[in-house]
Amino acid sequence: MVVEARENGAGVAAAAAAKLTVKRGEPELVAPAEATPTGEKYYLSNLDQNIAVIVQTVYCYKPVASGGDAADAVTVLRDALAKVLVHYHPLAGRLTISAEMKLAVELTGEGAVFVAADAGCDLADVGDLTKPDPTALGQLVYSVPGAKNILEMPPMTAQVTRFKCGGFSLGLAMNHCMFDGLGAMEFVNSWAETARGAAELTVPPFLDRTVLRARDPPVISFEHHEFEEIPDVSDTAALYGEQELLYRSFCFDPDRLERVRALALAGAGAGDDLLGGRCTTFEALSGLVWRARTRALGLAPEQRTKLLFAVDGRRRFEPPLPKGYFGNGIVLTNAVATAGELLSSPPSRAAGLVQAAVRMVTDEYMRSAVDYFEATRARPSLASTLLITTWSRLAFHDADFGWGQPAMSGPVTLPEKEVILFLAHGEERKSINVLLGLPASAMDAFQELMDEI
Ligand SMILES: COc1cc(/C=C/C(=O)SCCNC(=O)CCNC(=O)[C@H](O)C(C)(C)COP(=O)(O)OP(=O)(O)OC[C@H]2O[C@@H](n3cnc4c(N)ncnc43)[C@H](O)[C@@H]2OP(=O)(O)O)ccc1O
Repeated sequence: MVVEARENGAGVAAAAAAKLTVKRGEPELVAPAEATPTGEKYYLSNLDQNIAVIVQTVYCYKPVASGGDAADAVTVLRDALAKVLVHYHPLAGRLTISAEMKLAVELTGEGAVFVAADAGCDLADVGDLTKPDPTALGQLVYSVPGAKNILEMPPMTAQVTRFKCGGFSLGLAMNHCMFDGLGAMEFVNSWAETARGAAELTVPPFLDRTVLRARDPPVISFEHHEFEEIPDVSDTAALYGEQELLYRSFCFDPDRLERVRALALAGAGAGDDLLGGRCTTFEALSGLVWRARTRALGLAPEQRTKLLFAVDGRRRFEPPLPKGYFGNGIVLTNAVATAGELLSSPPSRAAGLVQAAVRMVTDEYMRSAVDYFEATRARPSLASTLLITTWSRLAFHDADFGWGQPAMSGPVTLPEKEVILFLAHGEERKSINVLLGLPASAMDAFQELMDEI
């Protein structure tokens, strides 16, 4: 299946946006239900500093024949939020800059921002959450008006929107510096089980992020190309400037994923492809899309192109991070190749580079990345880069607040034009939806390459 949306509200996106009108009530502050530590600063690690962007997600719940209706959902979710914030109390604080000039949380205890809203349509009119549609879906998430930077935004806002059919949606805007995908999922699922009446959390958060403090003095033992600014010798800036950005989502069902893996393995071992005789779905699919995007954008053979992706470091740290680690336990890893190298070798080369990038992530690599930030305060560069973010194993679909699992859940938008998102899809969530944006002509070329699989 291919779905398409155009920026600036045209096409499918506009159809959904036109139907969806949302009236918000007054935002309120939901503070922790019990006293929590206040008056101090909460330490955020160097892994939290790198990715201080707001991630907006939406979860949609159909009306249920028995049990509470959407009006109850506002009360249930608001009360459960107050209770879960006792455990996750830094989310009730506000971002600030510490004496070491890093992001930290001022433990003010003032609360998360919560808004109840009403939609003038049925949930079915929201459309398809497998593609980003900021115009329509953005109405289901609350952004603080007039906030000029992340210091003026609360770490999280929640909007519960009641639909005419009796269903509701939960829209979240959460700062990535507070948690990564796994941490966010554990928070949402803790909130959901609290709403269902659980007295204790299955996975209580582990709050102390100082376990990821930098070494003194910092030791940089890797090249860390993630920070390298690669010149755009192919002038893709002109292409992006001239053409409309199209978003499409490409579904890979299990059969198609096996074909992608077989392609990656065909010819493996013949040359210097690094692939150790086997590869995972992620490695094969990432290699495929990196190559296809390189070809579709018409990159010059000498253009160096960088692939970045997050690796969950929780079990790779020595010792592993404690269960329930609240903050970012992910590290960006990278592979760099010229367009000519990627396109003139068999697909096994790209998959092999991805595999090598996964294997590079050891305890020493991650400590080196932490120390790199300590020494340089540099942020990863997206110049001439593809950033793959994989949510395919994040169990957001489990978030049951008492109304069953969400009928749909997903991101509101892709954060940057360089980002490709892998999302779980379909029966037993065994398919992967690849979501991306490209200039119109490049998207057509990318589409052709995907049609060949
Ligand atoms: C702030 O509010 C938010 C934030 C967010 C979202 C934020 C983010 O995006 S943070 C980044 C999220 N992504 C990750 O953390 C990536 C996690 N994945 C990894 O780290 C992977 O190891 C990898 C580096 C991507 C590589 O994956 P892969 O090559 O597949 O290797 P393995 O994972 O080792 O798997 C190999 C093999 O094992 C089997 N397997 C492993 N795990 C599972 C599983 N969970 N289920 C089933 N099977 C598994 C499997 O057989 C694999 O082999 P295949 O051949 O089948 O692939 C969002 C929302 C907010 O509000």
